[in-house]
Amino acid sequence: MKKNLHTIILVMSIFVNILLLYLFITEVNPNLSLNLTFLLIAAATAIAYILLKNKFSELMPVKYNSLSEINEEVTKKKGNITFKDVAGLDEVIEELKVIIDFMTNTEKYNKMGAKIPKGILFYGPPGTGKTLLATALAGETNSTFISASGSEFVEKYVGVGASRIRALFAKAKKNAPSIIFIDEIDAVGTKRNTDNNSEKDQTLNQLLVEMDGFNSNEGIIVIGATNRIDMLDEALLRPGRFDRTIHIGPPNLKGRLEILKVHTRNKPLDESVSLVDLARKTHGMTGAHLATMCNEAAILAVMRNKTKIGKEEFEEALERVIAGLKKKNPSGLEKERTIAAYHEAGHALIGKILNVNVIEKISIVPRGEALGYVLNFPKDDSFLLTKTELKNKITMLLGGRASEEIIFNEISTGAENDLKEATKIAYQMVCNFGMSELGNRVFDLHLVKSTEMIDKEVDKIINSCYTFARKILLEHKDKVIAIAEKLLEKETITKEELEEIIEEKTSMCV
Ligand SMILES: Nc1ncnc2c1ncn2[C@@H]1O[C@H](COP(=O)(O)OP(=O)(O)OP(=O)(O)O)[C@@H](O)[C@H]1O
Ligand SMILES: [Zn+2]
Repeated sequence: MKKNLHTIILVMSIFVNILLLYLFITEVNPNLSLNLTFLLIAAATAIAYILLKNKFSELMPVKYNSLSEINEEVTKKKGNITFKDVAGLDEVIEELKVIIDFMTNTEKYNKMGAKIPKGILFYGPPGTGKTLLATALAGETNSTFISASGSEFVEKYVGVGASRIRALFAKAKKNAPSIIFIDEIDAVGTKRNTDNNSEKDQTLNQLLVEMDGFNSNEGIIVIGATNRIDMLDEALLRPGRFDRTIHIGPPNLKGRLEILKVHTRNKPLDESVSLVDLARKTHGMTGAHLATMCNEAAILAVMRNKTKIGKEEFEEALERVIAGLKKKNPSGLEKERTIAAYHEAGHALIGKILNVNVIEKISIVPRGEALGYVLNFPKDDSFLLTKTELKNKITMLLGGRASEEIIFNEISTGAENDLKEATKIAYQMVCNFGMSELGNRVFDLHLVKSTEMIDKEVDKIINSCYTFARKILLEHKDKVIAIAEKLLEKETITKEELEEIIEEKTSMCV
C-alpha cells in the first residue's frame, strides 16, 4: 500500500518536472525547434532516471529481491540470547550442557575417537521454548544459527526443497561451528510414501543424505523441532541422525514463576504485583502465553500513562490470554485441573499402597493429550510378573477413574488410556498367560470361534480390580484428598513429598 503511494507520487513528480522543463526551455529560448526541445527533455529525463535508479530498485516488489532475502533469512550471526533467557527448563539445559562441551571442546572428543551427536530433536507443544532453546544453544556455543522451517520447504521453495537443504548444510559447513535449526520438521519428516517421489519425500531423503554426509566432528549440530514426534519417519530417528530426543513440556508452577521473572526483567513493576500469585493463576500456560501476558500488561500501562506496570494491568492481560485459551477449551481450565488432581492422586495412592512400580513424580501439568501423569518405573529388572502383580497393575490403572467416581460421583473421558492399558493386560492374562478360570492354556483371538468366554473372564478381572481400587481409595480417602490438594497447590509432587503426605496421614490415624 505504502509502496503504491510512493510510485504514484514518483510518476506524478516526473510528469510535473517534464512540464516545468518544457516551460523553462521555451522561456529561455522561445525560438528553439520543437524537436530539439523534446530531445533536451529526453536527455534530462534519462540522466534523472540513472540518478534515481537506485531509489527505483527499492520500490520493486519484494520478490525481485528474493534471492538475497533467502540468504538473510536463514542466517543469524552469533546472537546474544543465552540460557539466562530460558527459564523453567533446567533439566533440559543440563542435558544440553554436554552438547556445549562437545561443540566447544571438539578436540578433546576427537582425541578419544568419540563421536559427537549430530542431531537433537525437541518435541512438545507449541510455545514451550523450543526455538528459544535452540537460539540460546547457539548463543552459548558462539555458533552460527541457521534456521529454517520444514513447511517452507514444501510451501515456499516448491520444486527446490532438496537443493535448499543442500544449500543449508553447505552454509553451515562454511560458517562452522553452526547450529541448523529446522522448525516444524514434521512438514518434511513424516513417514515416506513407498514411491519415494513426492516433493516432501525428496526433501526428506536429501536431509537424510546430508545428515549422513557430514562428519560429526565438523562442529555442526542439527536441531529439529516438532509437536508431532509420532508422525516422523523412523529413518530420521536412527543413530547418527536425530538420535537424541528431548521432550519440552509446559512449565510447572516453579517454571512459570521463573519465566515470569525473565519476561519482567526489564519492566518497571508496581509493588502490588506478585509474580508468585501470577504463576499460580497461569496453570496450563506455556512460556509463549506468559511472554504475551507480560507484554500486554506493559502496553496497557503505557496506554494508561503509568510509570509502572500495576496489578490491574497484569490481571487484565491475564484475562485476555485466558479468554484466548478458553475459546479453544470451553470446558474451563480450573475444572479440568481439579479432576486431573484427584485422578492422578487415585493412581498414585494405589501404586504406593500396592507397591506397584517406583513412583518418581506425580503431576497435573498437561503432557500431550493427558491432563496429568504419574511417572513410575519398575522396581527391578525382573522379567517375570506374578498374577498378583499384574492384577495390582490393573488396579493402579483403574485408580484414576475410581477416584473420580468416589470424589465427584461422576466419571470423565480422562481415563481412556488407562482403560485401554488395563484391558490389554487383562486380555494377556487370559489369552497368553493362562491366568483365568479358563485354565492353563493360551488363546489365539484370530482363531477362536467365539470370544464370549474370554470376554467374560476379562470382565471378571477388570471388575474385581475396580472394586479393589474403590475399596482402597474409600479406606484412605483422606490421603487421596491430601495428595490432590497438594497437587492443586504445587502441580508436581516428588516421590519424597508423596511419602511424606502418606506418612503424615497414617500417623494421624494411629
Ligand atoms: N522457557 C521459556 N523461558 C522464557 N521464555 C519462553 C520460554 N518458553 C517460551 N518463551 C517465550 O515464548 C516465545 C515463543 O517460544 P518459542 O518460539 O521458543 O516456542 P516453540 O516451542 O518453538 O513454539 P513453536 O512450536 O510454536 O515453534 C519465546 O520467544 C519466549 O519469549
Ligand atoms: Zn489416568
